[in-house]
Amino acid sequence: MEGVDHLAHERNKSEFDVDAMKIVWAGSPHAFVVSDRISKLVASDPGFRKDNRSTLSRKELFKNTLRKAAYAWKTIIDLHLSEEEAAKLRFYVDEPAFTDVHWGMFIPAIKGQGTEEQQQKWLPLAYKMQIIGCYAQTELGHGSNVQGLETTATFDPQTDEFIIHSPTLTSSKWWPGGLGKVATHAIAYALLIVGGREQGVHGFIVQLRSLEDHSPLPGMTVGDIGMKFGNGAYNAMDNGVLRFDHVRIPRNQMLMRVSQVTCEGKYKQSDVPRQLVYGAMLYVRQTIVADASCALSRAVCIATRYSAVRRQFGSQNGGPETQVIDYKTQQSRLFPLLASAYAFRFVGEWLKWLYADVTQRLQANDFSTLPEAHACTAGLKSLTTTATADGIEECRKLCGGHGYLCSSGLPELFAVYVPACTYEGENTVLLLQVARFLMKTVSQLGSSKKPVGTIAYMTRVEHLMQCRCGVQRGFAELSADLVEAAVAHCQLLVVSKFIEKLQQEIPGKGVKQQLEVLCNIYALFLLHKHQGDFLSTGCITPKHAALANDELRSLYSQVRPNAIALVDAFNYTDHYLGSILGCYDGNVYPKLYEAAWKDPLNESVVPDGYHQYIRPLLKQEIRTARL
Ligand SMILES: CCCCCCCCCCCCCCCCCC(=O)SCCNC(=O)CCNC(=O)[C@H](O)C(C)(C)COP(=O)(O)OP(=O)(O)OC[C@H]1O[C@@H](n2cnc3c(N)ncnc32)[C@H](O)[C@@H]1OP(=O)(O)O
Ligand SMILES: Cc1cc2nc3c(=O)[nH]c(=O)nc-3n(C[C@H](O)[C@H](O)[C@H](O)COP(=O)(O)OP(=O)(O)OC[C@H]3O[C@@H](n4cnc5c(N)ncnc54)[C@H](O)[C@@H]3O)c2cc1C
Repeated sequence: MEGVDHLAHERNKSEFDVDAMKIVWAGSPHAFVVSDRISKLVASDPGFRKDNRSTLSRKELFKNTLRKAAYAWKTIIDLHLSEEEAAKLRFYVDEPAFTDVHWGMFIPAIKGQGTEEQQQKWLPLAYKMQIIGCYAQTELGHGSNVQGLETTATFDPQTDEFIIHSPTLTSSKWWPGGLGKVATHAIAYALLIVGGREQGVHGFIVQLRSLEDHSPLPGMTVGDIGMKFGNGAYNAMDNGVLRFDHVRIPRNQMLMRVSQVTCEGKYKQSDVPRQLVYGAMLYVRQTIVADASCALSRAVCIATRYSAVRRQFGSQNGGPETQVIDYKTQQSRLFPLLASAYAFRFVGEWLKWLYADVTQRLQANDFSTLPEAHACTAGLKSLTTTATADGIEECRKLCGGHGYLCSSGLPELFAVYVPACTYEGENTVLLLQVARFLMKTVSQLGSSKKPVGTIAYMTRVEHLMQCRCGVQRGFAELSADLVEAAVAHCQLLVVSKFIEKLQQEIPGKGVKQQLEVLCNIYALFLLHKHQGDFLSTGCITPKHAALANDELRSLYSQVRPNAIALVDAFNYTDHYLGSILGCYDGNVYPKLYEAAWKDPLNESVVPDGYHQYIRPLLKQEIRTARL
């Protein structure tokens, strides 16, 4: 029935002020108003329709993405949207596109690594989209090992230029989003060679394509790297391949905040640490953590609403069957994910603060917190993306068979999301960075350098001081264990930031109580999942483990009446969710039935190919049977 809210009885059960929770989720009343307005604007504009995405061919999909990006830009200009509103609009358009990398990496790289002069020249062009940029770091042969990149940038003092060159097949740039077909410029990373000496990897602004007819400039071979995982999904993005054949660029197109090359061919290093070359990655990893809560909450919203609609077994005297959300097994899989979505939201908020703080310090030439910021962004990026990718897949399973339909929204969400475990730092490689930071801290425990901030707790763990290991080749040999320690450290961060959030004043009837329940679920679920580690290290007793499990069951019962309201608090439009199973009114079955008939395969009753393949087959069978 059109217009009836099939989940109204669920919404009536809730014990807290959903509108107040929406503000907590958004981060502030202002953020809520902006997000609410822009999401509705996108949802109501047919120009941003996306329900046919999975049926388009790659070429159609790509062209449609170009159209949407141009239309989004026109909307931003016509409505005079602020930077914040424009970012929200791109978010709710919900399609991977070259614009993500232009705004998310190209511009931040120039801001972080460019001199003031370079910023003044390039940023206005980029802000107006008069140039479109990509971030060309990874090569066919090397992604994680940035120092292993093979592209060279050799300074030629005669012409005051750099010669950018790809000396081997494996030095071809490979993967950069937007590079394949769209970008006019790249920040290309290359090994700097000055006066015959190698000076490490640096970033260079390189024009790729003509601003008149979009043809590649001389010396560039550029194209798309081909289809990626999942139909639709990330294939809207033109990840590219690029080879340089002795391409010349002016000297002032090397990003020179960290180090400079003079016209005489002298290499000079500023006071700022070399690690700032990696600054753009710090920024993007922080935004990826914030995005993890969006992707996970989206999947959880779909699975929770559908679990309240779906009924299987348990009918008493001809009455309705049991809602699957009432099964304890369903709750024990779903509610920890709901709690994780909130936990990641709050740790993402905190990380944003940490990033703003370190940026401010860097501007004042205070580099003391950079290692900690690197460890936090790298570790939390790894932890939250792994948990979110796994969580989306679990939500698909929680929706049974219908979760496998594209119209559930979950297959595409998974396909789009899962590369987050690889890009911007492969997740295990990033955990090794955290482990290295932790080991460095442990090795300094006896010294006058006291650990502060997120590692201050280490001074309280006395046995760390006595830690000695007899294994040869220490770090490498124990790296699998060290990665586990890094995960545990990051989990501690997530839990402690959730607890800190609860120490703040949180207005709204019952809001704080709901968040306390979710926080306890998050922490106790971890304890339950890793009880073997806790028991074997003597941190808890078997009695504690049993108590934690009992408590979890009780917490799930407390969440149950509030589950639908807790996902309503994400304030997602049906357009953004892109899921029949997760639609707000819960009217799932008629919508699923209707959608099936819209599939291109159902355009004719007898399929194309019948006369060519099915009929001859059937006739042959008849003949065989008669013989
Ligand atoms: C349903 C539809 C839905 C639609 C949704 C639509 C939205 C979706 C769209 C999403 C778009 C997202 C776009 C994604 C773009 C991906 C872009 C990339 O991947 S770009 C490519 C990304 N590529 C990668 O991420 C590559 C990963 N690899 C790396 O980052 C590095 O090579 C390394 C860190 C692993 C090693 O570094 P290396 O130098 O070899 O070795 P060392 O270990 O010796 O480190 C030396 C010192 O540096 C320190 N330090 C290190 N890093 C940092 C840092 N960032 N800062 C500060 N410091 C740092 C480190 O601590 C150490 O310090 P110390 O101990 O000496 O004091
Ligand atoms: C969708 C997508 C978009 C991308 N966009 C961009 C972009 O815009 N710009 C760009 O420059 N790049 C981009 N990339 C590339 C991406 O950043 C790299 O793929 C990523 O950094 C991983 O590097 P890799 O491919 O070299 O993996 P590898 O390092 O080859 O990983 C392979 C395996 O080796 C393991 N491994 C590697 N090193 C170690 C080690 N030291 N110790 C233990 N194990 C190790 C890893 O854990 C992994 O299991 C993108 C990638 C994808 C998938």
